[in-house]
Amino acid sequence: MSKNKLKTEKPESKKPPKSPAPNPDVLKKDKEPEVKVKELVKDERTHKVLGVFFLLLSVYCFIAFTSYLFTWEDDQDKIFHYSTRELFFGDVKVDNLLGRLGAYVSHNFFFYGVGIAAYLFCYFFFIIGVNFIVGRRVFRIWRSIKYILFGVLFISMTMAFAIGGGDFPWGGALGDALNKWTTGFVGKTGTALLLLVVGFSWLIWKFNFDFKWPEKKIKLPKPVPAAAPVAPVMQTTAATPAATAKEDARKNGLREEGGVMVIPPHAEPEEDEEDLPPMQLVEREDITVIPSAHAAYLPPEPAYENEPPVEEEEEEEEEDPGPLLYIEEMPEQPLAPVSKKKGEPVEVAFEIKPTYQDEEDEVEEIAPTRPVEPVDPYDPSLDLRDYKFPTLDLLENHNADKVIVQDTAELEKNKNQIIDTLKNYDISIQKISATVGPTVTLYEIVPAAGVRISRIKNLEDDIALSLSALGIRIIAPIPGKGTIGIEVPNVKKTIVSLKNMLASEKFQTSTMDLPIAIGKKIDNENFIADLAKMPHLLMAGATGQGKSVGINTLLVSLLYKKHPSQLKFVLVDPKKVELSLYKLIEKHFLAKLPGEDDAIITDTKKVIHTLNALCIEMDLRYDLLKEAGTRNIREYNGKFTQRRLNPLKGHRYLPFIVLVVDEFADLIMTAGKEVEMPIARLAQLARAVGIHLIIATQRPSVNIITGTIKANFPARVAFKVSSKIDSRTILDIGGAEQLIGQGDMLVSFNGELVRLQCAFVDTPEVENVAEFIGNQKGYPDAFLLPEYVDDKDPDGRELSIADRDPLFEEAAQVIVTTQQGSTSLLQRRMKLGYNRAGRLMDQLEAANIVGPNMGSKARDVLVKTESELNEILNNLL
Ligand SMILES: Nc1ncnc2c1ncn2[C@@H]1O[C@H](COP(=O)(O)OP(=O)(O)OP(=O)(O)O)[C@@H](O)[C@H]1O
Repeated sequence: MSKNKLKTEKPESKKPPKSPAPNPDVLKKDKEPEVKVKELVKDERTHKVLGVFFLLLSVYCFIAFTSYLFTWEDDQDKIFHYSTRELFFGDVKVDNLLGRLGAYVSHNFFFYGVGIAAYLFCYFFFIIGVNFIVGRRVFRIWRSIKYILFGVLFISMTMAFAIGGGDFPWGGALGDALNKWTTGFVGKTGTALLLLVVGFSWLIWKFNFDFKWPEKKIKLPKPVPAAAPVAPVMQTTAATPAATAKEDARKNGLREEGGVMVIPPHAEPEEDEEDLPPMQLVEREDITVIPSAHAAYLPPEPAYENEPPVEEEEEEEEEDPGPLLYIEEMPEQPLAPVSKKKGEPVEVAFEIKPTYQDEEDEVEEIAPTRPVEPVDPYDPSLDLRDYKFPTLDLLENHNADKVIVQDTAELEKNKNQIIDTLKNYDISIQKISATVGPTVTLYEIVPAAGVRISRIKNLEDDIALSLSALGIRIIAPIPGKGTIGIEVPNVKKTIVSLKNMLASEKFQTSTMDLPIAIGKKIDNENFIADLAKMPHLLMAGATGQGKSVGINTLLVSLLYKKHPSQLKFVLVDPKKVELSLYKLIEKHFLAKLPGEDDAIITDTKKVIHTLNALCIEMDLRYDLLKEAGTRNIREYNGKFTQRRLNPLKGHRYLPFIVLVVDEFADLIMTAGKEVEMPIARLAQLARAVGIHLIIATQRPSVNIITGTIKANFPARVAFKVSSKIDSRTILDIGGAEQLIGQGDMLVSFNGELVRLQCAFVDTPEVENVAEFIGNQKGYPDAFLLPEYVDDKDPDGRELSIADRDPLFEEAAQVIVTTQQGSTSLLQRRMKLGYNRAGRLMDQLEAANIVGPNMGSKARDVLVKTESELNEILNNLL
């Protein structure tokens, strides 16, 4: 308080006695102009005015100079003849476009100055003008002054030397003087050589041409002075240039990969390298060896968003220390995980980037705070680098190679029958054509003029009945064609083999994220779609109509295109038998809950847990995407593989996850909303983070395929269903009840309804593929989904004594004596499986002996002494 008072009182109490009250008028006069000048100088309008002035000056000089080139002879006489005063104030007539001033200025610049190099001054005024007007340094002033000075000296002297001596002052007085002195000093030839040397040196300096001699080793542009921290590099003779260091590194058994020197595995020296001396590490000052982990990792982009202000760079430039070795700054964060398998190359990376500090572009592009070019993109497949994709010979042809030949008699018979039947209903036709597909033949009819299509549509059932064939579907009209289609089943059907579809060029060359070969259209075109774009698939079909084959087709298609690191399946199979074949690929392609023994989920309760775990995974992925500033999994993984995301911050390569539910109706019947809600949530949101759903059901009734589910599954597939209502539920349109089964299907996708024959893959084939993959080295475990803790789950909560694990007390003793709430400790000490140890931990939590689950960290132990524990245990009894 007192201090404050003193402070405020000071000026008032001291001022009066020291100096008399100043005259306000005097004060005003002294201070006001000072403030105004400062403000004026800072005012951006002043800058703009100056900018305009310099630009006009530049234009003025340019016009005057150019005009001088043509008028100099006459004007020069007048300028010599008249005095400056007369020139300015007299009535002298000159030819220069810009009058006497133009002639006078040009003459001085050219004749008494620098000759033709005077144009460089126009450039100088121009860049000053632009910088002032734009308000920031578009052009580097110091750099430009250096170039201009050099240019003025060099051009004026060269001009004077090459074409001087005549009447026109090509090199000006400066050029003549320089030329005179130099020719006197080194002779004409010497001057010519000197000018050539200077000229070429400048060009080399500026453009750094690559002079390559065919057989010679690559040379880096210049030997470089020490500019980087001392670090170990490969043995080499002292002070050799960086390029030689690379050469030596190669001799020492290193090979170069994308600018990175890689030491081949020590365990397996290459035969032809056996005689080479062993690699040694010595210290070299001109090269930094960056541990590959650091060299390869690039920190996230946002770290570089604030670039250093240009002014600072300029100050640095002024020192112009000549060529420097640019050493990459080591990013703080380590890189994406590099697999460290035995025998795998150890990477020792060094970055050598020559740059010149006064090289504008280069300084800007590789200033130390900017990210560097990725050394080596992260390859997620490296963990299973020897993985072999399944081969096509594991699949069967099913005699599908035969060209579909429809019996012409059958075609004729059907055609006549169609015409006759339509006639019965007074419908005459203009034209009829047939397209023979693998299962059905499409007869396309152009009705006679005046026949209303709606009439044919209304008669659909009657016509089908009259044609007396099962599986007739009438499409009236065929969208986009204006014709009417009648699909009639073929007597002889052709199987569409998955093998042929997978062998097709369309599939082999597809760049889709999740390509699925579904089947063949009526015109025998392969229907291959991207599940990632669909983005989910709802599948319905009565029992025995080809649903299971359909699911296998989709799964096998994906297995043929995707590496285990890129794709994981979550398989839900309440029928317990349909998807069990895929158990073999658990360690390659399946995902499961932590602690689960079986990756294929058959139990409803576990399905709920898994679906919720998937929702957690989805949320986690969204967090990662957000943090990485990416919108979808593709962008995210792209950034991750370029090593622009830091794994230590939780970033990881995200494989696609495809959830397959084989019998959805079953789940809804037993678990209702508990299953519907997470499925709906996933269907709504999961596409961007690479989680896609394939949901199949036998009973496509409205209480199973609810509005919420339907709204989020734009792509739907129907095999034959038992009623038109079912067809409407699944496809929003009838027709699926008319299908003939055995893989005959309708796909509603992108607003189109297409009839397909589903590609066929038999169980033994799936077994072959699963075995082929399963026999290869996989990951240590299935892909683990995040743990989901069900609050309503009675397990581990208020437990009755009967529910408590018999090992409960023993576990409590272990935890309290060690004071470590860790599940793995229980597993080790008591030789338990993860599931049981986890359950015990939950029970200990319910009894308030340990705290809640803290993810990867051990739980808190709430009971500190054994006596305290005994008390609790006694109370529990
Ligand atoms: N695309 C197809 N091409 C040829 N035949 C097929 C095709 N799909 C299925 N079939 C035949 O239909 C039979 C039944 O198919 P699938 O087992 O897929 O039926 P489903 O709908 O899954 O039956 P469920 O619901 O009872 O499991 C198969 O054994 C096979 O003979």
